[in-house]
Amino acid sequence: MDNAPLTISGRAAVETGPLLAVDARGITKRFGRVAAVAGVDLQIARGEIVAFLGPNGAGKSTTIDMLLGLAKPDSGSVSVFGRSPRAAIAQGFVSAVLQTGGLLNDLTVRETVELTASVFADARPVDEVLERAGIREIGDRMVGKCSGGQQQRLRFAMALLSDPGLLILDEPTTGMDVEGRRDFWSAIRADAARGRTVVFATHYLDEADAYADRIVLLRQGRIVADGTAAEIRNLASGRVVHATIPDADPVALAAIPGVERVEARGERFAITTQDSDTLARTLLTTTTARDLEITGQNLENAFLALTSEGQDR
Ligand SMILES: Nc1ncnc2c1ncn2[C@@H]1O[C@H](COP(=O)(O)OP(=O)(O)OP(=O)(O)O)[C@@H](O)[C@H]1O
Repeated sequence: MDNAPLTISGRAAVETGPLLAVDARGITKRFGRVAAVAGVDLQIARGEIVAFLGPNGAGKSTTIDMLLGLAKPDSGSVSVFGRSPRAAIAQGFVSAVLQTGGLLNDLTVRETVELTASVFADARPVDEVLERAGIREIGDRMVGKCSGGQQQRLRFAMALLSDPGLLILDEPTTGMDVEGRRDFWSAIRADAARGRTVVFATHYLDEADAYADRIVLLRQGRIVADGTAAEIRNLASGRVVHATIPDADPVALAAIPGVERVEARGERFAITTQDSDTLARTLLTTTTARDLEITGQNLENAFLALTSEGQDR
C-alpha cells in the first residue's frame, strides 16, 4: 500500500486520485487512566478544510499526533493518502504547523526557509512559498524580531516547501491579534483553494465557522458532532430571544415555560428557549422588555450544548 502511486495538490492539483486524505478507523489512545481518544472514526476527503473543535482535553492534539504518526494508536488504524502517517510524511505528502519551536531567532525569514528547503530533495522555490505565506516582503527580517503572527506565517511557509497534499495546523493562531488571525487565514485559504486538504485544531469558534468546510466537534475523546457550521448550529435546538429589560427578575424569566437559559449583560438579556412565541408574548405583556430580537442558535450555544458535562451521546 505504501508504494501506491500518488499525485497530490500543488504541483499537480488537478490530478486527484480516489484515496482519502485521512482515513482513521476506531482509533483509541490512553494515557494511564485517561482515555484521551476513545474510538474515533474519521474520513477526510481531499480538498476539505476541517476544523477540530472541542474544550480543553477533548483529544484534539492527541488525534492530530496520531494523524502525524507522532503517537501510535492503542487500537484502530490511521492511513494518510493510503499509507501510514510516517510514510506519508517521509514522502512529503503531509506537513504540520505546530504552535511552538522550530525557529532560530538569529536567522532571517528567508535564511530560515532556505535552510529548511536544503533538507528536501525536491522543495518548492523559496520565493514562491514566501509569497504564498504572505511574508516575501519581510524576507530580510530577523526571526527574533518577527511578531507571533509573522512567525506562524513563517512556519506555514516552511510547511509549504514539500508542497504537501495535507496540511495539519494545531491551534495555529493562538496569541495572534484579530488582524493577524485574519491575514493568516486568508493566506491559508488562498493556498487551500488550489486543492490542498487542511485540518486544524482551534479554540476559536469564529475561525472554525469562517474557514472550515466541516467541523468535527470532540468531547472526552469522542466525536459528538460532525458537519458544516450550519449543521452543527442546527443540532442545538431552540431560539435565543434578546431583549433590554430594566429591573428584570432573572428567576422569574427562567420560570417562563420553555426557557432553558438566561444570560444577562447589564439590562440586556439573551434568553434561550424552546418556545420563542410564548417568551416574546410574556416579555412584552408582563415586563418592561423592549428592543426584542429573536435569532437562531449560534455556534457558541451549540458548542456549549454539545460539549458540556452531562451530555452523553
Ligand atoms: N502525554 C500525555 N500524558 C498524559 N496525559 C496526556 C498526555 N497527552 C494528553 N493527555 C491527556 O489526554 C487528554 C486529551 O488531551 P489533548 O491534548 O489531546 O486534548 P486537546 O483537545 O488538544 O486539549 P487542549 O484544547 O487543551 O489543547 C487530556 O486529558 C490530557 O490531559
